Amino acid sequence: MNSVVQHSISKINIGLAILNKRADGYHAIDTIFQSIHLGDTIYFAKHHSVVFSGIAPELPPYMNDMIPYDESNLAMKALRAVQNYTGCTTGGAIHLLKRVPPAAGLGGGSGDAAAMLLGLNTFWDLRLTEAELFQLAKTLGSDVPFLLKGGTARGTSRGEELRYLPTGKAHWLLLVKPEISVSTGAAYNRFNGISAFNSTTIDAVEKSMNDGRMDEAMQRSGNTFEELLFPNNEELAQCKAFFADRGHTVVMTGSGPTMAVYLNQARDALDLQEEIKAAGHNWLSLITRTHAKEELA
Ligand SMILES: C[C@](O)(CO)[C@H](O)COP(=O)(O)OP(=O)(O)OC[C@H]1O[C@@H](n2ccc(N)nc2=O)[C@H](O)[C@@H]1O
Ligand SMILES: Nc1ncnc2c1ncn2[C@@H]1O[C@H](COP(=O)(O)OP(=O)(O)OP(=O)(O)O)[C@@H](O)[C@H]1O
Repeated sequence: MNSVVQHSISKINIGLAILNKRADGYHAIDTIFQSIHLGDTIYFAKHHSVVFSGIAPELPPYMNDMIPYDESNLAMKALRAVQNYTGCTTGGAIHLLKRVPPAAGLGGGSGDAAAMLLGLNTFWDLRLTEAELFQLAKTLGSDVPFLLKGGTARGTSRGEELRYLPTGKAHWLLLVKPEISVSTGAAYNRFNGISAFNSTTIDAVEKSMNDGRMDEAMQRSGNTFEELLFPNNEELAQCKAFFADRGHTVVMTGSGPTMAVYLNQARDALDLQEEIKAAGHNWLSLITRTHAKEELA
């Protein structure tokens, strides 16, 4: 192919129970993944060697400073994994346009890794099967397998074991990220074996999702990371309460700190953005939508 454009997706977790710490250092979790439209774009163009660059013009400077456009970028790690697996020596000028806030609990870097796998498969005409892509994805991170396809799925083990659920209609969300960035590893390390949430919590979420009631699913959910992070981050609890106090259903996604606020209609987001501004909070907010069944590949 002369050129390829590959869009990535990101996710929210509707409920996340950390169950226990495993012998390999990872944590066994139980979660419901829901993919959302917010995503990055990777551009591939012919070039004699591999060159990689990136840019994030829509993100604030402090977030830009966090994103490396070098070998440590998860997208580049995905490219190296593909080269190792296939032995492919073709080049490419690859450019990553970032829109997903980093270290936000949205699986931004993981989505780029998944998009790199998919994009290279087309660009280099590798003909890797879905199973091969899934295996490669697993080696890159716990969230990467889900972000290959998206939709709605229950994730267990370290999050890579997926049972797909029916995806319903699209729902509008306002994603709100306080200026706190959370390292996933450090957040997991706070777990001391105790949580109010377990697989029964996630069973209830799954039931509501299967009934097509995402609002109810969010209300029934719980996230162990809220228990781990809120006591030391007053602003996080404050951020969640800001929306709950206004009658909105809100959950923290992944290891945080982003809050996903359920909206009955898209224009409610504009009112909320005005209120955030009026209250003097420097929270980044982005309007997005969950994927609907017919929008999935
Ligand atoms: C918080 C979530 O985003 C929820 O979907 C994921 O569990 C995190 O997935 P991820 O960012 O793809 O995580 P990885 O790149 O696999 O691991 C990052 C760090 O989190 C820890 N980690 C991750 C997943 C997991 N189930 N248990 C863990 O303890 C790992 O030890 C590692 O230090
Ligand atoms: N392509 C990438 N995009 C963003 N950050 C990246 C990327 N590659 C590596 N990183 C590094 O990974 C860190 C975590 O960013 P990422 O967006 O993956 O977090 P996250 O959305 O919280 O992930 P998760 O929800 O999977 O835990 C960043 O602070 C950055 O240093």
